[in-house]
Amino acid sequence: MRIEATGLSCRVGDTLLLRDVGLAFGAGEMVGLIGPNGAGKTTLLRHLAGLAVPAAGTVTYDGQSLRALGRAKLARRLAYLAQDAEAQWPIRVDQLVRLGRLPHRRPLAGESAADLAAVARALAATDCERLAGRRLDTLSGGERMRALLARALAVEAEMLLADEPVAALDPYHQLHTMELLRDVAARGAGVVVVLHDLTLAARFCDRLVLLSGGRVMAAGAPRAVLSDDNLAAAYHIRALHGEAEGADFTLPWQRIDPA
Ligand SMILES: Nc1ncnc2c1ncn2[C@@H]1O[C@H](COP(=O)(O)OP(=O)(O)OP(=O)(O)O)[C@@H](O)[C@H]1O
Repeated sequence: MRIEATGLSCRVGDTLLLRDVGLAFGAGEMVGLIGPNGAGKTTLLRHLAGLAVPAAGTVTYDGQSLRALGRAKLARRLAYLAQDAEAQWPIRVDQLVRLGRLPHRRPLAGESAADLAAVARALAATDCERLAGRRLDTLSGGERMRALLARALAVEAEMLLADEPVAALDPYHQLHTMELLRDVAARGAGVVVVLHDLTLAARFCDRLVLLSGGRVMAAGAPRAVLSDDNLAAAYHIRALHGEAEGADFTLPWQRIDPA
């Protein structure tokens, strides 16, 4: 599925949270959405997921508006992992992940073998099998994030929008999750992932979009987007750049005094 945002603006009161954003996200690619705190990443992702109504501009899904496509169809085709997903319910992890199959089920119909297989795949892929019988509100922050990612993966959607899925994870599970998202893209789905870790963004994403102050400051190949000028302007930092094992890496190194 191709998601296209055109002239997208979002306003709260007098404040513009997104300003004239034009972007497209396609099948089979993994795009990292980066930018400093408050840049508008979550706001943009929510608009792409059809969860917010823009003040101006449009979001289309293979050329169709949400109204034309319908929420039920979008729920089968697009999975969204929220940044601060509510996790206080006393729901078991396996039950949570099974909720990911709801968009595929007919009203009152039971789970099919395909639903159960998708749930098993999502639990295994996120290293959550041993957590399946645990209650969500008893998990650690990182375990909870993996369980919520499993729910999103269980949708087996054409497009996955994930808001900071690695922020709470230990290094092993950060790498594991990034590899997992790459696998999702390799199997033909589109992935848009919000990241603060520029090292992971540079290494794993096909493309990066750098937001700052609600605008797209840069978009394209990671190396070009993570230029010294862009990092200084958007984050007020200097980074070290290098190459290891045939891949580029970027390591945030020093603050630059904004004055
Ligand atoms: N309902 C609202 N009322 C006022 N301001 C809002 C509202 N929702 C979001 N904002 C502001 O809009 C800006 C963008 O928020 P958003 O959550 O999209 O940023 P972000 O790039 O995802 O940030 P972070 O990296 O901190 O998660 C922030 O300054 C936030 O305070």
